[in-house]
Amino acid sequence: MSTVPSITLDNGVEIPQLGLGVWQVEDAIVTDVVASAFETGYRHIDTAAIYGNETGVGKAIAASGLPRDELFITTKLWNSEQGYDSTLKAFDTSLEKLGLEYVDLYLIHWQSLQRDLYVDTWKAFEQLYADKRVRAIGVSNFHEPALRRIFEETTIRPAVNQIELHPALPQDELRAFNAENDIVTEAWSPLASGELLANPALATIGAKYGKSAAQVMIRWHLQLGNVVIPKTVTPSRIQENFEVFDFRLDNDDMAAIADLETGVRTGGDPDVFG
Ligand SMILES: NC(=O)C1=CN([C@@H]2O[C@H](COP(=O)(O)OP(=O)(O)OC[C@H]3O[C@@H](n4cnc5c(N)ncnc54)[C@H](OP(=O)(O)O)[C@@H]3O)[C@@H](O)[C@H]2O)C=CC1
Ligand SMILES: O=C1CO[C@H](CO)[C@@H](O)[C@@H]1O
Repeated sequence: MSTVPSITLDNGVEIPQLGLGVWQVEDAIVTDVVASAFETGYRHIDTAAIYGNETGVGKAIAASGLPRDELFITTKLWNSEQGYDSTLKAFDTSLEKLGLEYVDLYLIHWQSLQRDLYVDTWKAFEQLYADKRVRAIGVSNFHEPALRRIFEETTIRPAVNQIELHPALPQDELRAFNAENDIVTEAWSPLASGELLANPALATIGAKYGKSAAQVMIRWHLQLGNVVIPKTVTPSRIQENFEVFDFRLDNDDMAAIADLETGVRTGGDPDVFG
């Protein structure tokens, strides 16, 4: 079984660089999917309150028998719950559904500019961190101006910014800004939600190593230093997406993948959505 490398967050907490995303995995089946991932060797699961499957994820954790400190569990605060008090309440609900005493990473799901509550929300995150109910706090779908406001008006900097990122949307500028500020970049929809799986350039690169387009994309993320959380409900793909530690893309491969940039998003634009 491969050992997944980890990245050290700015507070010293280690995050496994590869995890399983569980958006659009129904609560009724997520328990089996997460169990299959644990069996394969995954220890990092990315869920969110809005995914409606924290209960099922919690069941898989409880049934796994794995030591809690070997797992890395992320969940996220949904937009409608932003604000200081509602954040603390929503966190309690997530923790109860997951059946956990703490989560490893709690994220503000979207900057939600229209609500303009993210600074108050972040202060509640700081409280949860001080109370040791989360090992690390971060954001998702935040652009530079909102990050700068957090830096200026609060005490703790986000450890992670989880953003849409894949070969069509490599996010070079935001990745660089994150890195300059010791924020780890986590890639959501790392396979472009499935849209790049039939890309011929990725297939050609994969053929050199006996790997699939999905494996090439996951490897690209790992080599860029992203945390990557591909989603699949299919056991053979759970395994396939884990077999990415026995090859290395060369500079020509990385350049060919850089050519796939189109700037097209599969999800919402953080400056508009949320
Ligand atoms: N913070 C945020 O706002 C967001 C966070 N996310 C997070 O990112 C995770 C991943 O993003 P997501 O949008 O789900 O999409 P991904 O980019 O991970 O792609 C998932 C799709 O690719 C398919 N797939 C996965 N592996 C393979 C493979 N080896 N071969 C062929 N097909 C494959 C899956 O099919 P199948 O399942 O049928 O096997 C599914 O259709 C989410 O689950 C969630 O945790 C996602 C969106 C927004
Ligand atoms: O993580 C995500 C997937 O689900 C949500 C919608 O239901 C998205 O908004 C979000 O970005």
